[in-house]
Amino acid sequence: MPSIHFPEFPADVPTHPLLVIDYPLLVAGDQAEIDKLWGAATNLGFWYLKNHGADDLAEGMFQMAADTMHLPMEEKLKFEQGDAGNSFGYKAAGANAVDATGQPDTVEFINIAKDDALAWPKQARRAYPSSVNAHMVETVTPFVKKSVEVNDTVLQIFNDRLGLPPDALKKRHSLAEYSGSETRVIKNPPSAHTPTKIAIGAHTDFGSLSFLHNRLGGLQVLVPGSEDWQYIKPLPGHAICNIGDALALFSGGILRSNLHRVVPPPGAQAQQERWSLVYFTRPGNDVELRALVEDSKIVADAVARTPDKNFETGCTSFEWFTRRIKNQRMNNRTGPETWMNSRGTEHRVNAT
Ligand SMILES: O=C(O)CCC(=O)C(=O)O
Ligand SMILES: [Fe+2]
Repeated sequence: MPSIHFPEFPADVPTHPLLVIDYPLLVAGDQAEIDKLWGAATNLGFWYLKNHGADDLAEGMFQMAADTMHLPMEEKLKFEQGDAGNSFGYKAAGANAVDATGQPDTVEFINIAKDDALAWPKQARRAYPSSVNAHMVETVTPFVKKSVEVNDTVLQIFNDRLGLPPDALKKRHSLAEYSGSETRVIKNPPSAHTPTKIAIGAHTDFGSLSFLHNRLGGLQVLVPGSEDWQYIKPLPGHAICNIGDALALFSGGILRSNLHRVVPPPGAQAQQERWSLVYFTRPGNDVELRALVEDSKIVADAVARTPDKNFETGCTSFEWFTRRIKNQRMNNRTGPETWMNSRGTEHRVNAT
């Protein structure tokens, strides 16, 4: 079970500050809070979210994941995500590369499709370990529903600020359409003796919005204009939210999908297991990933201002997502080109 009391994030380790957004103020349509969110979303693409109401469900998710990770490896591997680019299920430590040289990752995680959480007790996409099923009604499905509510609130705000027709983003994230949306709990083993090992390599998130809950440090961002990775400090009761590739593409680059990675937690925190929880909102499988230039003058102008950038991917959300996952897998690796094929909207050649 993840421990409740952790060593403090060390005071002498530099961190990158994020704006703090108050969720109930967003729900109430508070203009100053919406402006603050817009600033965060268009600059770094990361912000803290407080008073979101998901903390108790997040604790339940960590318990579900602890039960899952305690299962014998043989049992967990029955639910492995496989090498075809499918994300749902279990991923063992070392199954993904963290850089172009093919160093393996150190995290194991369990991914549960929103389609399965919402269809339960029917199976939509795949089967899960008994430990997931046992927590579905009390925890997993309510956590997914709560996360959908939070992320849909933010999506609607972006929709309006981008000058899109009222349902433009909503219809691209329909709950009724199968998608790559999923919840993930990640476990990284204590890393005091492996301080240089990267847990999750540099990446942008694949989808639209990520709603992240972590307790220990380790998450780092590559701030635009800087060459140094900087820690984001976890704050109790605050989720960390960020934008993924799909929103960066839909918005013609106005919304930022920023590079981030996970390294061993700093200081005494490195002696602990690191657990983190995410809900990823991703567009429906058949949604085309491209700038919504016909729907919004604001987006069309943004695309016109950045002719060097390509916002026409020529692929669907499903294809984008499958390519990125498949090419991270060590089993699919032929060389550095496999890593390059796993990259998203923002890629810096030397970023590892
Ligand atoms: O564990 C974290 O803090 C971040 C995880 C993450 O970036 C991801 O799973 O995409
Ligand atoms: Fe991420």
